Amino acid sequence: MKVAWAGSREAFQVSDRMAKLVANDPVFEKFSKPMLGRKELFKNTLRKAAYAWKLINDLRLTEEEAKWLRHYIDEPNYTDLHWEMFVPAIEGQGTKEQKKKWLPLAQTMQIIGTYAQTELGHGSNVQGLETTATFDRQTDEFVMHSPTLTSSKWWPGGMAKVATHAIVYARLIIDGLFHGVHGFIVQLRSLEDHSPLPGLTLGDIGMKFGHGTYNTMDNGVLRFDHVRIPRNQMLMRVSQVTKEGKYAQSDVPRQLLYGTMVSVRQTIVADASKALSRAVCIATRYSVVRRQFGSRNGGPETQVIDYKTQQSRLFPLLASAYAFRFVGEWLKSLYIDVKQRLEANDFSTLPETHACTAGLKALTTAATADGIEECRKLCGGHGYLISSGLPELFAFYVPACSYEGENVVMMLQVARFLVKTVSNLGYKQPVGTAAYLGRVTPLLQNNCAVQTAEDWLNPDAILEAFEARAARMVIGCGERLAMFENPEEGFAELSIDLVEASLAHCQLITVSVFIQKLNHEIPGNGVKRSLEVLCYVYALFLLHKHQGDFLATGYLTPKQASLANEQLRTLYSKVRPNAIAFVDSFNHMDHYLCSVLGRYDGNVYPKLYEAAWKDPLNDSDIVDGIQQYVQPILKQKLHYAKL
Ligand SMILES: CCC/C=C/C(=O)SCCNC(=O)CCNC(=O)[C@H](O)C(C)(C)COP(=O)([O-])OP(=O)([O-])OC[C@H]1O[C@@H](n2cnc3c(N)ncnc32)[C@H](O)[C@@H]1OP(=O)([O-])[O-]
Ligand SMILES: Cc1cc2nc3c(=O)[nH]c(=O)nc-3n(C[C@H](O)[C@H](O)[C@H](O)COP(=O)(O)OP(=O)(O)OC[C@H]3O[C@@H](n4cnc5c(N)ncnc54)[C@H](O)[C@@H]3O)c2cc1C
Repeated sequence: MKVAWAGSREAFQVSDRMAKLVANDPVFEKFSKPMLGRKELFKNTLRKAAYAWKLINDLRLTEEEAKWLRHYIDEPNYTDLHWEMFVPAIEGQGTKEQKKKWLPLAQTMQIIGTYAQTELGHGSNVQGLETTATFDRQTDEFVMHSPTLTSSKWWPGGMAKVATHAIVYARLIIDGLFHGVHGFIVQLRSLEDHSPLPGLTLGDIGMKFGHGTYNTMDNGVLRFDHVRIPRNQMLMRVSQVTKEGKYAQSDVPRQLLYGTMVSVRQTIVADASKALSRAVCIATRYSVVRRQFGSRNGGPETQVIDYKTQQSRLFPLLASAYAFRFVGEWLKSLYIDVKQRLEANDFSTLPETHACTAGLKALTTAATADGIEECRKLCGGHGYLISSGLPELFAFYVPACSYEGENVVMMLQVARFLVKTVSNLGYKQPVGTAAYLGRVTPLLQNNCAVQTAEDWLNPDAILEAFEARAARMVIGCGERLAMFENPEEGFAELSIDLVEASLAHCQLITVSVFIQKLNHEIPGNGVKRSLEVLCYVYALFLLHKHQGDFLATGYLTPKQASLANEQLRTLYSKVRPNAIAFVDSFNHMDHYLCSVLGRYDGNVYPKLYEAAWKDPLNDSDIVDGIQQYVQPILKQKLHYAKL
């Protein structure tokens, strides 16, 4: 199962080696993080990042190994933006010459980059950005300027204190004419003494949610006061500006300007399973240790995992972790394919890849953030302790619902893709993830054939149910949209339904990828049978949760919906004996989990007790402030005391 989770034996070995390397090195200790102040926390992260870079070089780690190493260090820091956004932006949007100049510098970290797109006033609406890049023909330069307070760059990770360079998105202006938003490579700091270059105001935007997690990152604010950069620092694969000030567009579609976001959204989907599996591992192990009620004749109480209600909250999350792992793997291969095509100037699959990355990013991050919080509740009161590992994990994870495309905004992008696909149905056969929309007639006419709970244990029945629900919702939206004279007004008016239809489409993708995975790629029959159970749990849980959709579209009868729920209950009993094996298969080390409740050895209570004593408040019996503020209250006799 560990191999099935990792994707291959080799992938397992690489991640396992890196997990152990991090767990066994005292430099990467992280239990004390929540006790550190902001400055110490930040410096501590800089120290770890420097040490990690040394390890990467000394041990000559491959790119894949380096990624896992950074992942297991488990602290957001400037290198995330450098490797995940700055380098891909140059790779995707730079010309050959630009790549030749900048990539070697970035790949050897002689420069450190960030991605400065979002501003105080605009994040989702990229075309609304206000920073200007005005071409000056006399000097062959662009003048970067922040004309308003709301044009201040706001959020870029690593920018406040570390990054030496940034890809800055700004409105290109030539001779007073606006030519859209473009990316520019801008040096921010001196490579000698790290001080901000003249004309730049740089700072940190302040503390963020959850003390010890995202505050390791220096998210920054940046303002330009007429800062000049050479013309050749505009990323010019998509559009070019000549030294005469002529603006030209190549054959490459403008949408490629958004290409870096496609790349990162794909990695965010892959990462969702890591975060969710971590929470599920903690909650499952603890649910086996924890006992409440049910003792008879002095015997042991019931393990809370044996309560059906606990199973109905926990096991769908376990199944979702596996579903997200497989859909992340699938999306990665889709992305690798599109990347190769884009390099060869084939842009045909970009719209579908954009819809898949945007939609699956929204689906997986929302479910993971909610799932982590549910796992915290599944651990009862102890889940609220920092030492459970869950509050910090939630605080670290939850911004994924906002960054890299706010989730609702992303679902609306999927909706645009679906509406376009439906309106083209007469003359363009949909392919890939939208292929089912090419079979609308049977999907709209045929209803579900399930007659018994057992009938739901059939991938074809499940797939058809999800296809019919999505097709009916998408077509329904298309029909209602057609009634509006102005399509944009219609889109705005129907946006709630459109987001729901997009979610149905994305859930169909996750369910069908899980089923495909079982059909083709699982080593070993025992593993395959166990994963089949999880696949059914995932699908039938979604069906139960969204049964309103399945019923309202008329595909299911209430009886069939209740049979699905009956089957789901039976499936929970099949998951129970393997629950611990399923979570052990994630291969998460105790160091990575950073949770007393999720310890591999189950030794929860003594370690919880021990952890409490490490709190600084327990350094002495009488702490600072008691004499000054509490003792006087005890000693004074005030009038009010009689009341
Ligand atoms: C990890 C932690 C660090 C975090 C970092 C960050 O957060 S960094 C900051 C992260 N910030 C964000 O994530 C900001 C989120 N906001 C956005 O991405 C955009 O502003 C927008 C997509 C919402 C709207 O765009 P818009 O105003 O231009 O309007 P429009 O909807 O009309 O689209 C026009 C056309 O482009 C197409 N297309 C769109 N995107 C893509 C794409 N990625 N690829 C390919 N294509 C794409 C779209 O399909 C349409 O095609 P059509 O129909 O003409 O053939
Ligand atoms: C931890 C963190 C790290 C970040 N790192 C970076 C970084 O490195 N570089 C960078 O450039 N940016 C970064 N960002 C910024 C991030 O990308 C944006 O915050 C994100 O894209 C969301 O945009 P917004 O803040 O403008 O949200 P808004 O768009 O203002 O969202 C507010 C609300 O409005 C709704 N809404 C907006 N538009 C629509 C619409 N058209 N229809 C319906 N509803 C709508 C949204 O659904 C949401 O509910 C980071 C953010 C965070 C939290």
